[in-house]
Parts: sequence; structure tokens; C-alpha cells
Amino acid sequence: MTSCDPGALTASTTRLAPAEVPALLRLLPRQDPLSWVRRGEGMVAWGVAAVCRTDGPARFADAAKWWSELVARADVHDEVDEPGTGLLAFGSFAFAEQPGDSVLVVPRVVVGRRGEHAWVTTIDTQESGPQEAPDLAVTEPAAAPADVVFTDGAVDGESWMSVVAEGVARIRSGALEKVVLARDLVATATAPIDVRHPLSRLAASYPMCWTFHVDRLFGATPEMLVRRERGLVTSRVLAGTIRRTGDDEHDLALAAALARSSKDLEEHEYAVRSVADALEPHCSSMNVPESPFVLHLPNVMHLATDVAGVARDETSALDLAAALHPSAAVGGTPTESAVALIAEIEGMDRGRYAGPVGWMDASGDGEWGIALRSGELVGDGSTVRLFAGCGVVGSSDPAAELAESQAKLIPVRDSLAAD
Ligand SMILES: C=C(O[C@H]1C=CC=C(C(=O)O)[C@@H]1O)C(=O)O
Repeated sequence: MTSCDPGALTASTTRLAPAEVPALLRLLPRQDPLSWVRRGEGMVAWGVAAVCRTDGPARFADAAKWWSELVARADVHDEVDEPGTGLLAFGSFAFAEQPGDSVLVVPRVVVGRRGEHAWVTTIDTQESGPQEAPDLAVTEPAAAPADVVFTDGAVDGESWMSVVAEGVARIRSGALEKVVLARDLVATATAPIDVRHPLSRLAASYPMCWTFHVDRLFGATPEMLVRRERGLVTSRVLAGTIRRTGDDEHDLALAAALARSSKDLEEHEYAVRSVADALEPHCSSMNVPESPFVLHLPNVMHLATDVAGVARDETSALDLAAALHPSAAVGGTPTESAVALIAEIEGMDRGRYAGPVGWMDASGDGEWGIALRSGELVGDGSTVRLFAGCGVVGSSDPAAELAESQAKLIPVRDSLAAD
């Protein structure tokens, strides 16, 4: 673990009039922006008061310990007292134990909006001393990336179909039941990309998703691994996908076909089971619907199940995310065999793609989505790795999975296009 020691932090949350707060993403400066926004609500933040980087099997536990020590020493003044107010950290965790780095960032300024509440939090270190009241004026719109060219990532499409075929063969041999296999695509621009451009495009086109950015990983995820809010625990499980055609009537017929597809229902059931089993020890009561609904996104439709439970103990949102990761929406069933097979045949470092991404506050409340429909800025920031993965079961067809992965790449791909 590497971290700076910021000493005792001071966090001050002040109430704002919601009508006076501009669209959250429009407040972000170019330097160190953070985002967690859905349907205009959520939080944006900037600056760095403290940061902690972890890796390996203890990446969640090390981050949780660092956070609880920071919280214990902090001085907090909070006149709003809602989930997300007071001291706050954004985070993004590696999918695998190795390789991959995970990060928690405590920003200097947070602006949030939630229902009838809006607020600004400033966070100061002993060294920095108190900061001036932050400027909450909208910033200039970010420029679109210049001349973006897309090339194959670690594995080209043809070879990736062989990877999927190998996954299917292993499943048919009885080695496991489901594995989620992913691929990447590389986008290269002629100059460093201002991440605020793809963020605003994603939020506008995918308002039902959580538009996030943490330490160069950005995207718009439709999947909530776990939310903990004042004792209520919820999770939105997605698995099972069909591409949309753009013709509403045809898409409705496809949605009905998805809801009946035994291949997709099987994929979905593994994912729901993995989440319900991992949450059970932490919940005194749970509601796990028997059949999924169809979630309509602009590019694809998914089988979706909303799981809810009442927290049995004080387990924090981050500890719950650690217990749930990797769910069978991104790993497979059984988890251990699937994760080993991914490392063996996928041929790609997932980094923080498909890991938990989100935020938590000092009370242990928080939201951790799964970093899907995402891209990671690399090098000098003019290159992005885009990711997409597909659940594979015994009846999966490699060509159909490749087409599905292409549809899942559309959100980030389009977000890099010129206006
Ligand atoms: C792994 C991804 O999607 C997961 C979430 C929803 C549907 C999925 C599927 O149908 O395969 C995947 O399990 C991805 O988008 O990269």
C-alpha cells in the first residue's frame, strides 16, 4: 500500500439551494475531476486532500483500514447529514488480485445533489489549512478529442472468438458453469483527452447509468454492485443481454425474446445467486425477486434483478463490495474456477475494468457500481483502453458474443466522438 499521510483532515459541509446549483458535471475543472452522477443527481469533486493506493488480495481490506483511520482522526462539520455529505472518498478497485492497482481519493471539494438536498463539502489538510469558498460557476465546455483512431487491443476480434470457444469447451467439459470473458479496444487521439468531454456525453446519452470518473477510469455503468444507505442494502444485478436495433417495435419483440431466452436466464441466475449468497450473511432479511425484468438502455437490453436487504450489522459499503466482488456478472460460477480461467485464457490485463467503482462516506454508507462500459486513460492521456465483456455459458456462440461485446463498447466509443 502507498499513501500520503495527510494528518487530521477537516471536512465542512454547507447546504446549498438546489435551484442555484448548476448541472453537476458542468462544475468540474480539468484538473483532478471526480464524478458519480445519475439523472443529474450524485456528486462531482475535484482536488486531492489524500490518496491511498493498494493492490493484491488485501486491496479492499488495506483501503478500508486506511479510510477508518482517516475518519477516526478527522474533524467534521456537516449541516446536511445525508449519505454522501461530510468526509467522502471516491474509489476504484482492480478486478484481479494481480495485476492491477486500486485507489481511494479524498477530494478537496465535493458538490452533491440528492432529492431536495444540495451541498458543498470542503476538505482541508493540516498542511493546506482552510481553503477559500470554492467557485461554483460553470466551466467552459471541454473540447472533443481530436482525430480519434480505434485499433485492436490485446486480442483481436477473431482471436477473441477462439477465447470464447475455449471458455465454452471448458464449461461443456464440466470444469465450471459460467465465465465472463472480456476484450479491449484502443482509442488514440492526437492530444491528451479532456475526460470531461466523454463524461458529459455519457451522462447525456445514458442518464439511467452512473457516470463515473476516478483516477483516469471513466464510464457509464448500468450495474450497481452494492449500495448501503442507512441500514438498507440494495444491488442491481445485470446479466443476459440483447442488442437494440433502433426500431422500437422490433426492440420490444427482442425484449420479450430476452426474457424467455434460456441461455440468458441461465447466465442471469448465476449472477443473482452469487450476489444473494454473498449478501446473505450481512442481511437480517432479503428480497430476491424470482424473475428478472428487462432493463432498456440505448444500445442494449439486459435481464435485471434488484436485490434488497436490511443490514444485520455495521458492515460498510466497501466491505460489502469486497464480499460481493467478483459477482458472476463479471467473474463466473464457481467464482474461483472462473477467475482462474479468465487469467489463463483472456489474454488481457483488466486493470480496474469490472472492479468496484464509487464512493463512501464516514458513516460507512456508499455506492459501489461495477466499472462496466468504461475506458481507462493511459500514458499521456491521448490513449484510452475501452473494455467490454460477455457472460459465457455452455450454449454460447462466439460470433454472437463478439457482436454483443461490440454493442457494449458503443457508449465509450461514441463518447469520444466529435460533437
Ligand atoms: C461484463 C459486462 O457486462 C456484464 C453486465 C451485464 C450483462 C452481461 C452479459 O450479458 O454478459 C455481463 O455479465 C460488460 O459490459 O463488460
